[in-house]
Amino acid sequence: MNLCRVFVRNMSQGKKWQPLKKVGVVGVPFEKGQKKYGVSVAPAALRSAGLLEALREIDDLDVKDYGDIDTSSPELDLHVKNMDHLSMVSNCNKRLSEQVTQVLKDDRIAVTIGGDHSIGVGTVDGHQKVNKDMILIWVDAHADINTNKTSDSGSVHGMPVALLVKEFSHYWPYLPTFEWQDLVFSIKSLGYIGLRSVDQYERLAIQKFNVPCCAMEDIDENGIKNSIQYILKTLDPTNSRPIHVSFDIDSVDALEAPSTGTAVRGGLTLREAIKMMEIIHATGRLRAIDLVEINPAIGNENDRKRTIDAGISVLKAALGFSRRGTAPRGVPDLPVQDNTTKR
Ligand SMILES: NC(=[NH2+])NCCC[C@H](N)C(=O)O
Repeated sequence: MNLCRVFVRNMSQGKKWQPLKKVGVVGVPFEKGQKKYGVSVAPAALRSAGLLEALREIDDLDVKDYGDIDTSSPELDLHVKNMDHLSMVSNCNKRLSEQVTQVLKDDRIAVTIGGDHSIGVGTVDGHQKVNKDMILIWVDAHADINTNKTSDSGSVHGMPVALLVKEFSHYWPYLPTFEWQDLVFSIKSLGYIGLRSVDQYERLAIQKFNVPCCAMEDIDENGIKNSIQYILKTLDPTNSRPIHVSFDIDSVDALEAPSTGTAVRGGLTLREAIKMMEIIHATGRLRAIDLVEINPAIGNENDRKRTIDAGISVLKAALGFSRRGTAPRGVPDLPVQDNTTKR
């Protein structure tokens, strides 16, 4: 083979991405972004279900636990109109952003376990400070792009995307305590997977900014592989940008992940979620992943266990676990059993 040609090809492809073999786990026991009790116990529940051990079983993966974020708030709890617990959300996200930045500077993939989805503000802010060119894949039944003027619930877990993107800055009133946030992330770097419960104004926002989006009907139509590849290619045609996945467990069908606060039926199968994560892992560009909205206080013991198992399986797939193990790809030649011979 002409080595020179190989060399030139590699050069022209630019930086060669390899999956990072080191991760840092950050827990965020925070639930003030929504109204139900229980999401804040998810980090403890995931840890006691063996999350860290499960990740450590992945070949060569170096797993460091950075512990939990302090979610307390020094000042009086502020509520801006139709926006609950503003200062608590803000303080928690400020600390989380700093921690995620630190994990990435330690050259580890930031694995954040929530907590409700309002914590996506801190994880993306922290990631963006290190990888300015990151793309964000929001995997969710909901678009979470309401402002306090369009939200029906007043819950901030339905607003993190609108808080993050710079194109929305003038849709917000002054938000006291949020001064720490670097408003630099562009909606042009955002894509959605799994949508099936999108509010009226959210739909308009997605259309106005032409956000690439694979709702459940698109996934039915095209399959999960084509869907995630479409999002990745649209956001980053040259395959050269770091990836942040913000994974809401309610993207998965309520039959497979029932313990969550705003479940919507007709979601991703667990296999689809795992397949999507395997594809993202294979890019070598995953640098941060959030797992949010597991609520162990919802449902019975079986629901709780199933939901936590689903969450752990998704993270494992994103970080390189393969059911294939080291076996060769494809269907192996199984020994043919001879049923005709009498023993
Ligand atoms: N991350 C979530 N579970 N979000 C649910 C949001 C539900 C609804 N769209 C709202 O704004 O209140």
